[in-house]
Amino acid sequence: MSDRNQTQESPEKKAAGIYAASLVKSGDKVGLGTGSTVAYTIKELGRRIREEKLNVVGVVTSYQSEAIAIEAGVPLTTLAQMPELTIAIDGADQFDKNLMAIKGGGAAHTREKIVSMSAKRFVVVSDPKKKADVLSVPVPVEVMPFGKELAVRQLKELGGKLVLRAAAKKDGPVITDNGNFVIDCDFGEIQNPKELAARISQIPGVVEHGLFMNVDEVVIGKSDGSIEILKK
Ligand SMILES: O=C[C@H](O)[C@H](O)[C@H](O)COP(=O)(O)O
Repeated sequence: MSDRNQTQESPEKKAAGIYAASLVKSGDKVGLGTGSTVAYTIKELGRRIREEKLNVVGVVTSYQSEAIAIEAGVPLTTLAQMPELTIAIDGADQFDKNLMAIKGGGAAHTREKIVSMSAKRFVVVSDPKKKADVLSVPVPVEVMPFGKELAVRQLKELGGKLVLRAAAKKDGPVITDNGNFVIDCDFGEIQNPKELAARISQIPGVVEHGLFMNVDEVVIGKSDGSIEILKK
């Protein structure tokens, strides 16, 4: 799971994030993910817009990425105006060799899934620690408050150990950018992520889960500034 309180620079995340910005071409409509890794991408896009006159528009996935994009000078649009994106770039909390990923450590996975699935190409940016043989970090599930009790019961029936995500500087639960709760569901080692994803999606009141099956490539940054690319 990513360290959300990380304030230090990460050379691995920086290498991945900056490389991913080089995949963007003039004219692209770019999905901008959320988190500390893609923050490097957004800032680098801002630099390219200023210095290279790159002509792009972004669609953000959270208030956080909106603020970073505005600060960086990346022009923004919406899916209502640009429903089909050229590329989406985002971080992840864990991924495996089949490029299945778990996202939502920042509670942004619902918008991230909508934006990434609106893009022709979905690139994940990561540090090496997030690669796993088998997915095993808790799966974030965004749930409508009205449906929490039923969702808890049914997620437990699927074998999850559940924690209602608590807010850091507010009493009570995290409230997502969409006004919902997040339940972190620990299923241990997930042998069949596709089946689990389908079963979670059937629960009434579940808005979206953090299992992603649409990653096209993962850019892994290394501490020496180099990168490795995994593709499907
Ligand atoms: O909800 C948040 C996202 O899915 C992030 O992309 C993910 O948690 C990775 O974040 P970071 O790049 O900060 O490790």
